[in-house]
This record gives sequence, C-alpha cells and structure tokens, in this order.
Amino acid sequence: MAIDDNQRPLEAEIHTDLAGRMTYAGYLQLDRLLSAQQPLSNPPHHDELLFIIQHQVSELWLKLLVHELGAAIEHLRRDELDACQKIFARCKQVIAQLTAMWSVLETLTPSEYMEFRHILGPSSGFQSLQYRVIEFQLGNKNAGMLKVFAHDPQAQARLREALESPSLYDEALAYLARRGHAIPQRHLQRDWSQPHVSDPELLPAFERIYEDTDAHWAEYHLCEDLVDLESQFQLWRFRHMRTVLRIIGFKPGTGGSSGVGFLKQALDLTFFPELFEVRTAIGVPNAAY
Ligand code: HEM
Ligand SMILES: N[C@@H](CC(=O)c1ccccc1NC=O)C(=O)O
Repeated sequence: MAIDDNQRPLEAEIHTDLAGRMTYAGYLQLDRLLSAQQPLSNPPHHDELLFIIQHQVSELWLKLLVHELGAAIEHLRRDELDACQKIFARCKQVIAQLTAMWSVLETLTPSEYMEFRHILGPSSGFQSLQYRVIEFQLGNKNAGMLKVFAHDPQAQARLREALESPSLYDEALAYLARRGHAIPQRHLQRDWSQPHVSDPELLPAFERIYEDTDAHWAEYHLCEDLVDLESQFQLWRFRHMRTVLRIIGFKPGTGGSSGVGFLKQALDLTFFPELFEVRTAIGVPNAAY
C-alpha cells in the first residue's frame, strides 16, 4: 500500500527512550571513530578529508583481514578445512572492497593532492603495520621491513611475530603432507622468517591434485581458494600502482622509495608460486618443467 503523505510513520514499539541503554553510537564508539578525522592542512583543504577517510576505512578492512587470515591459518593447522573455506570466501570479498575503493580516491586530481601532500612529511602507506602483517601472513616475508618499525617497539614486536610464524602457504603445505602428498621435508621444518621460494619438487604433488580433483577434492578446493586470494590481492596492488601513477606520476614516494617503479616490482612477487606454475602442466602429458 502506498503511503499517501510520502512519510513513513514510526511504529509505536520503536525504542525512543534510550537514556542509559545500549545505543547505536555507544556500541560502535562513534564519538571516537568520527572524531579521528583531523585534517592538518591550513587553511583546510577540501580533499584532505577524502584522503584520511580512504586510509582509515582501508585500515579497518585490513584489521578484519588480519583477524580472518590468522583464524584461517589456525583452522588449517587443525585440519578444519570447512571453517577455512568460509573465511576465505569472506577475505576475498573484503579484498574486492579494498580494490573497488580505489575508484573513490581516483577522483583526487594531481593538482588537488599536491596542494596538501607536503603535510604528510615522510609518512607513507609503506609504514602500515596491518598491511605488512597481512603480507607476512600470506608469505611475502621480508625481515628488512622490521627496521621501518624501530620507532615503535610494540608494533615491531607484532610484526616480528608474524615474520617468524608459518604463513598460510606454509600451513597449506603441511596440511598436504598430512594428507599423504609428497611435500619435501625442507618445506615442513624451516626458518619461517624467510620467504617461500618456488621449488620444482613441489609440482608433482600439485599436479596429482589437479589431475584427479575428485580424488583430492578438499586439497583442490584449498588450492583454488589460495589462487583466488592471490589474484584478488594482486588486483589491489595493481590498482594502487595505477592510482599512484595518475596522481603523482613518477615522483618519488613520501616514504622515500622511487614511487611507481617500486610499487610495480611488487606485482612480480607471488605468494603461492607452484599453484600458478602447475597450470602450465595441466592437460599436457609428461610435461617437463
Ligand atoms: C594519493 C594516494 C596515494 C599515493 C600517491 C600513494 C603512493 C604510494 C607510494 C609512492 C608508495 C611507495 C612507498 C613510498 O615511497 O611512499 C606507497 C606504498 C604503499 N601505500 Fe600508498 N599511496 C596512496 C594511497 C594509499 C592508500 C589509500 C593506501 C591504503 C591503505 C595505501 C597503502 C600503501 C601501502 C600498504 C604501501 C606499501 C606497498 C608495498 O610495500 O608494496 N596507499 N604508496
Ligand atoms: N606515499 C604517498 C603518501 C601517501 O599516500 C600516504 C601518506 C600518509 C599516509 C598514508 C599514505 N598512503 C599511502 O602511501 C605519496 O608519496 O604521496
């Protein structure tokens, strides 16, 4: 039934006496959340609020990703593949959100950004602790990153813990070994602070899984989830790089790097190399790597 006066009546049961009770703003601590946007430009620059909010929203999603990926690693360690699957489905959507968000920041033009870029000093997304923890959880280990957090011992300790813990891929390889796949021992006990490096001797195990997916359905599903995750993550990196290119061109970054060139190098990194390499052999009899 249409509402004649185009105004929705409030139902009598709707709570309006909320004094001293749990409220929307109280539960979500909106006073704290919404007072954390403090532009520094003086006179205030219209676009600085966009810049701050884009980063803060990104950090919130990164917080969820750290939480979810940590749980996925733990479930995998306990052979709880169903729980892992649910988490991966969520992580993929979160990364997709983060990737889509670049369209908002892309409305910032180079001239607008240059009007307030100076206030950022040497700060940079490169110093994002949560981002670095996620890179380490996924396996892109780099001990050199610890230096960046020397000014904040608590942050550095948190990053060190992520550096020294097995990554999602390390746990996936251990799981495959427990399922009877041929995973060389050097992948099951090693210095976890080092990145995983592509190993041709891992390929037969993955080939076996992809050749008979029905016989190895759980493993196959896990592998494809990891492929989805890496591909989504690369899309985020790519759109960051393209956004940076259109906003600052080839200027060096505030963090001290060469800028776009440095970001492009990350596109050649891979978390799960064998999962992409195995695809070359699929359907090719007696493939030699
Ligand atoms: C105007 C917008 C942006 C520009 C111009 C920009 C530029 C850059 C540059 C040049 C770097 C390389 C490090 C440096 O020297 O600073 C970098 C790194 C990084 N930025 Fe941004 N960025 C922007 C927005 C964002 C946003 C919204 C995020 C979201 C959290 C972000 C996260 C990161 C991260 C995580 C890194 C490290 C990447 C890596 O280690 O490969 N950036 N950014
Ligand atoms: N690295 C950026 C600055 C920047 O984007 C930034 C600065 C402070 C906090 C977060 C940032 N975002 C990503 O690097 C630049 O070179 O302009």
